[in-house]
Amino acid sequence: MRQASALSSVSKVEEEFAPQANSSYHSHAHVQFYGILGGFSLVACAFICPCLQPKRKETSKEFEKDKALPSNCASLEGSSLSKPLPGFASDASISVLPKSTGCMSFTMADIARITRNFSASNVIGHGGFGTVYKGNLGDGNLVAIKRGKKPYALKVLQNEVTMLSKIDHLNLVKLLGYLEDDQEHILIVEYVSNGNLREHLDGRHGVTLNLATRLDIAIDVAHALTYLHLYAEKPIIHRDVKSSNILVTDKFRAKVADFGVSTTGPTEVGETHVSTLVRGHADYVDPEYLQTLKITTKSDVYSYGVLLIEIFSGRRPFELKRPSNERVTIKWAAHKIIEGNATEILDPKLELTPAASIAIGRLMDLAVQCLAPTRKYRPTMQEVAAVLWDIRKDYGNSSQAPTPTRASVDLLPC
Ligand SMILES: Nc1ncnc2c1ncn2[C@@H]1O[C@H](COP(=O)(O)OP(=O)(O)OP(=O)(O)O)[C@@H](O)[C@H]1O
Repeated sequence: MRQASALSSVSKVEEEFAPQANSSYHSHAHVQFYGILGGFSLVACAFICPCLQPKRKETSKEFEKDKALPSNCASLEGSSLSKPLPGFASDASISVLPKSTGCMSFTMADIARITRNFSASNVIGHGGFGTVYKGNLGDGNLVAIKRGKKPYALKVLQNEVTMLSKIDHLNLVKLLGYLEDDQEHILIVEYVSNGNLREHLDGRHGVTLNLATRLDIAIDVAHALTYLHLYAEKPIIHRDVKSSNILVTDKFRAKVADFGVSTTGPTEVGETHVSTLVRGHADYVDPEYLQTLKITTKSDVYSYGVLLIEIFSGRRPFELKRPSNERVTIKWAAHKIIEGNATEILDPKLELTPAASIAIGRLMDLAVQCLAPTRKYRPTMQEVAAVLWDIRKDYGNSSQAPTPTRASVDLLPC
């Protein structure tokens, strides 16, 4: 029963995304499923380097007014703001960050003060770039300070500055400033107050995200990526879409962060960006990129497919402690869909109501499309967002999904 639904929805999605190809969808759908399994083997074997709308449409929920600083703000004393960034490839070059009114100016002494001398109690996270601190400007405004490790940090900082300075979207973390000299590589970005998505899926903030909220978050991320792919000055490929890079606001909406490995590039095969180093997280990486070292915006779509399954199953893309046939979450989910048991993918923390059952079937069909091993069969992020809106609308109309209330603002111990 569920299989029929999953497959027929796959067909519907295919018709929407590729109107010419419809008659052979059954075999095509299976090719896609098996492709996911095959594609994953490639991912698993590969060596991985560690590492919208034009404007957001009105949504049913209002975004919070974060205690954020003015946007597009970037000016730091002692930095090379007005000079071209050193060591930059021409396709990623900018010479000056936008000069907008209300820009903040910081010195290293300011940064030390607002982070209480990089105090351990101000640490909010660690990543490939370095350590992230909460900074209190003293007037009630908070910022996130990303202090880079050397020597990796310089290139990442320059890339993140270049990318973030080009963009302005509600669902993307804003750059407020940076500092780069011989000693320090520091980014000052909008502070997003409610942890990252992975922490929420793990229940580390004391609340379970309900299905409606997960849908809203999925839509926010789809809008952010659509904006990057279609509406930024030049198409931007994020290249590191993963749950720890999705930050959650107090109103449980999402902002995509971390542009350290992003690149400007083409949207479609035929005008691809060639990268000699594989970037991004192994669990989310596009198998076609691994094979060809060429990326397009469809590489983000693949990562988004992995993320979609993660959001609604609650499982990490790879879970070592599971039985061997369940360790690779997209593979486990693909089997469930083929067997007609897509509803079993739903996070057990969520109630399987009739509305949830329909929604999860449609969501998994969409994920399968995003995970097509061949790029041309993947939808664009704009198409993904449109399908998600439909699912959200139908689910919203048929359920009385409560909004999560935060039991605690502090992280529970891991
Ligand atoms: N602007 C921000 N506001 C609030 N918290 C943030 C912000 N940026 C990052 N964090 C927190 O710090 C953590 C580390 O962030 P960072 O971007 O350095 O690394 P990452 O994305 O987790 O890993 P990697 O850099 O290896 O991809 C994030 O997962 C998040 O919890």
